[in-house]
Amino acid sequence: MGVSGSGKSTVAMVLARRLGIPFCEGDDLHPPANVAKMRAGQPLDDTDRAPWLAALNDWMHAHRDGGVVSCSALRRRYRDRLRQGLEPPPAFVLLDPPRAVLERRMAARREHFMPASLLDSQLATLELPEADEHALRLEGDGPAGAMVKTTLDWLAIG
Ligand SMILES: Nc1ncnc2c1ncn2[C@@H]1O[C@H](COP(=O)(O)OP(=O)(O)OP(=O)(O)O)[C@@H](O)[C@H]1O
Ligand SMILES: O=C(O)[C@H](O)[C@@H](O)[C@H](O)[C@H](O)CO
Repeated sequence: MGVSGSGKSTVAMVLARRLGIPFCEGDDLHPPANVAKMRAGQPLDDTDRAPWLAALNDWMHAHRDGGVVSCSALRRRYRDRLRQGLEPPPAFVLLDPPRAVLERRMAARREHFMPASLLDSQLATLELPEADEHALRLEGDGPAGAMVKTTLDWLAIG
């Protein structure tokens, strides 16, 4: 989890490969209208995100044996939706690089639908995981491999 440009896809993909389990790129499950809205520079709202979170929760139910999902999961209520019906609940890893790093990464991307102008709303929407959530917060600006190692150690399955 994390705002746009935080490195979710990069880290999640490496983590899934290391664990030999399926990876779901959360962005691929957005309804086309959501992608169009972001491309037009408009932030998504709770209503826009509802069908997307439902689809991700479906994927997680279908991969109860193990899977890794990249999803912004910015608000507590979104994470509650993602956890719905899953026991044990999924672990979350927040990638939280400094703003300057996010800006640099977003500015460097050419082919991506997400404009850098949406970074403010992404950061304003982010609610940090609370104590009762099974969540790890990483600075998010080191090498992806090191973050995967820290995650595996935290999960105690490395
Ligand atoms: N640890 C890292 N160190 C340096 N660059 C990184 C790192 N992680 C990701 N990047 C680069 O930053 C950009 C954003 O990464 P990535 O697509 O993984 O983020 P994301 O959170 O999935 O973003 P979005 O949700 O907007 O697609 C990419 O160009 C990627 O190559
Ligand atoms: O909840 C959201 O606003 C969205 O998921 C965004 O975070 C983007 O999909 C993603 O980060 C791609 O840039």
